[in-house]
Amino acid sequence: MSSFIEKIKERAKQDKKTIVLPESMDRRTFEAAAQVLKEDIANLIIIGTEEEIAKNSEGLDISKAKIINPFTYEKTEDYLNLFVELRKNKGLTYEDAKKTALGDYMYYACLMVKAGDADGVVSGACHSTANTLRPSLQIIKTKPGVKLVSSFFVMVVPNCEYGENGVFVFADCGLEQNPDSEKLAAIAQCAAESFELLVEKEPRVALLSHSSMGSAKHADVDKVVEAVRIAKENAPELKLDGELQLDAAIVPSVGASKAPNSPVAGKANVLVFPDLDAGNIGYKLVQRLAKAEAYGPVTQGIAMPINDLSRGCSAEDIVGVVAITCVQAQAK
Ligand SMILES: CC(C)(COP(=O)(O)OP(=O)(O)OC[C@H]1O[C@@H](n2cnc3c(N)ncnc32)[C@H](O)[C@@H]1OP(=O)(O)O)[C@@H](O)C(=O)NCCC(=O)NCCS
Ligand SMILES: CC(=O)OP(=O)(O)O
Repeated sequence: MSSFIEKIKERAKQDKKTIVLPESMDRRTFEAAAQVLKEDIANLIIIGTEEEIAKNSEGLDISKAKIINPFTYEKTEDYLNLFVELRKNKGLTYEDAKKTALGDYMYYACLMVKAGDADGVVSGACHSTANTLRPSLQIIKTKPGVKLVSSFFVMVVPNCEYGENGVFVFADCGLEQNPDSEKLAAIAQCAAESFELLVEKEPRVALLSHSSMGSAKHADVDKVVEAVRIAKENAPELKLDGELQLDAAIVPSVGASKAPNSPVAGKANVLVFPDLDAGNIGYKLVQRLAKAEAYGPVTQGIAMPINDLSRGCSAEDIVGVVAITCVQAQAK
């Protein structure tokens, strides 16, 4: 376990938050829950029926978790009414709300957070990102002043001198499929804030491309160049630059040769990918080939922390994302 995640766990313990785990159909949820409770990182609510809980938690101590059966819980009616109220402009009926929230615990979990009964949600070990994040986009929405929810991974690369001693934020690797320049600029600014909150160091943001400072010509490059312009205009105080190839962004000698005047080249610790193909493939390459810890997709720009996981995650990854969710909730 890296010192990054140990520090995050310590921060989570200082002001304990309540996190909902809706995936009672997956054994890893309970393995993670037992660990979170043993280490006293967070208060946990697990959503599920008695059968689901019993089947998947056998042999694990989750006695300190609050178990909520949505079919019998006394507040379910309030949550359903809240759902109807929030989505009335979309024509959501009570019957549809009931079917949706009881048929998909992610909706139920988001409603609990929206109602103020929990501080965050972690899910996605056995649900796709689209199905995990759609309920949060519909119910929790963006935080004030932010137009876009996006996502990032905290990557902790072992034996790595690049980034912040091997710690990076990679964005967006989970949500926005083909961001235009304006969205890319927003992702970069949010990623810088996420880095500052979680890593507690100054972010140095590189907007990645297959080109460094004009070395290639293509509309895809132009998109990144324009994103850099917008981000610099919106946040002139940020250390942010591009367009940069990955080696120019993180390797000091290559940065000095390909982008000699850049304040970020060779030193970037926040990597912003031009689209979701690059971001998702990029994080999985680093996770699997460099054996990096990969925590996410963590959301940014959302009003309350509702975070996703890869279906390839381990129970330990879930524990890490729960701790990160607590630290985000402390900052709300
Ligand atoms: C997350 C995702 C499902 C949302 O798109 P969608 O299902 O088509 O959702 P919609 O466009 O119908 O939007 C649903 C709601 O979310 C909102 N929304 C969608 N994307 C948003 C964003 N990035 N930020 C803020 N709100 C957003 C919409 O405005 C809409 O709100 P409304 O229903 O209140 O009007 C989609 O972006 C997606 O599939 N992303 C890729 C996920 C993925 O497969 N990742 C790879 C593995 S990690
Ligand atoms: C983040 C991600 O790629 O999720 P999954 O592996 O579940 O598709």
